[in-house]
Amino acid sequence: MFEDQVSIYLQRKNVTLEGKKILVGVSGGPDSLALLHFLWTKEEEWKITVYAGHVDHMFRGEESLKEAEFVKLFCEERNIPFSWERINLPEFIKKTGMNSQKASRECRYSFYEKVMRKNSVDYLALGHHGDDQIETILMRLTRGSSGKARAGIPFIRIFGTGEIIRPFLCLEREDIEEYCKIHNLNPRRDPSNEKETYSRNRYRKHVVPFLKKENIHVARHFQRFSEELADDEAYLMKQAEEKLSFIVTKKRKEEVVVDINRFLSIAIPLQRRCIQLILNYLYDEMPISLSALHTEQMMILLKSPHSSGNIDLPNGLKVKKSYHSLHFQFNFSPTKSFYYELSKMGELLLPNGYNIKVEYINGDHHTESDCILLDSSSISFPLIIRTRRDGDRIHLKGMDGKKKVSRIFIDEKIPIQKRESWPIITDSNGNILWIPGLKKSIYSHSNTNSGSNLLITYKKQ
Ligand SMILES: Nc1ncnc2c1ncn2[C@@H]1O[C@H](COP(=O)(O)OP(=O)(O)OP(=O)(O)O)[C@@H](O)[C@H]1O
Repeated sequence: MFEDQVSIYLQRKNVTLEGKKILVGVSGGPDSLALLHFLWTKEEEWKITVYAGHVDHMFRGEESLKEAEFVKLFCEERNIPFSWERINLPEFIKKTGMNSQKASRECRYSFYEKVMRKNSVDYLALGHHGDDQIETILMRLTRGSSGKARAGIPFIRIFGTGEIIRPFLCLEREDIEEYCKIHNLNPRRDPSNEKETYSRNRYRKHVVPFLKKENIHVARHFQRFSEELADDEAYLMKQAEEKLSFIVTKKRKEEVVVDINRFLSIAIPLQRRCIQLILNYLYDEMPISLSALHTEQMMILLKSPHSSGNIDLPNGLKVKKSYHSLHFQFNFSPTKSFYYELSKMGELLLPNGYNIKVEYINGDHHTESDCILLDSSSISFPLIIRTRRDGDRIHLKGMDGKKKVSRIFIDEKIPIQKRESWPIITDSNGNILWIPGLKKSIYSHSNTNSGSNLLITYKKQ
């Protein structure tokens, strides 16, 4: 029954796994463990190769390490290639300012991507199921999400060297628990799943059981709703994209201007989506969560009989109405940028509250991420400590050629406000020596140098 349901679901979704390499993201909990076990039992019949990947977020100390060891053993017993990574999540959260859920997700996905690339994996399979779908849709609607976010968890999406699939979306939590029991899987139980401080757990405990009592097919209905909404959304977004060049009169990196009369001449569902497309473009890869409320505010402004008005959006994006135009523009505070010169040893307190200390030392020093060791004889003074500029590039250690600093900020998930005040240290010729806390350049020494070295430290005051 269980097996048939999954096979039929995959067929209906036009996904053929034959001959494919599949990486399963395994937490050690019932859903992903059942998924790993299920796909492993299908290896021969479906001609697939299964890999397992686990991330230890180091959040619950020894407990999380035990989970990793449990998954490792489970894989060893079945000859499933296993990859894992320990990630210092508290450290990552401190650096990015993300909340813990988002941070652990970011870390997991970058790990999956690495493993997929290493093994040329076609599919990343995750253990989300029908109950997760109900919870996600309801949570997002309640929170005021817009666009395709309301369709919940997609069955398939492009990711890494292939695609993410969720073969268990057609199942319910009870089906999976039953499967674990039949196959004696003894999954690990995450105690945080019980905590009512997490909103998902409240939906799981109070809302989903109520809906299931109202209608035993609720999960199937939510899944169908999700798929139909995702299709409608994709179609409307495409239509909106085609209208965009008609309504936008100016489009630059940090500025967009809309012709209001043209905007109002298109269908309302496309108007909303055009606003979304413009915001996506402007916010680019910034970690911003916009709600349907923001779009609604803009719709009101556009339709109002007043010839002017303003809206302030996250990260300093200003929307200004002026007669027949609507201007979207970022308004970064100029006080955030800085420029200092340090001609010799000394200390400097930066506007972001961090302290830069430059000193000479002789011989060894163990370098952490908050300090760098440079060969003082090959550095031209004064050192310059400044905020980023367009076109900044750094020659990273162990890399051919230079990498754009703006790309590093994106890859490291540094929020846009922090990027504006993040220090960059260069020599007097403009060579970037260090992006403190993020990346060291080829000018950095390893720790066993004799002679006169320059040690720069970057620490919170
Ligand atoms: N630490 C982890 N390492 C690797 N993959 C993970 C990890 N945590 C979660 N995943 C993957 O992401 C999916 C969804 O994560 P979520 O935290 O919602 O899990 P869950 O509902 O508790 O499921 P499970 O019963 O598998 O723990 C999991 O089913 C699994 O495929």
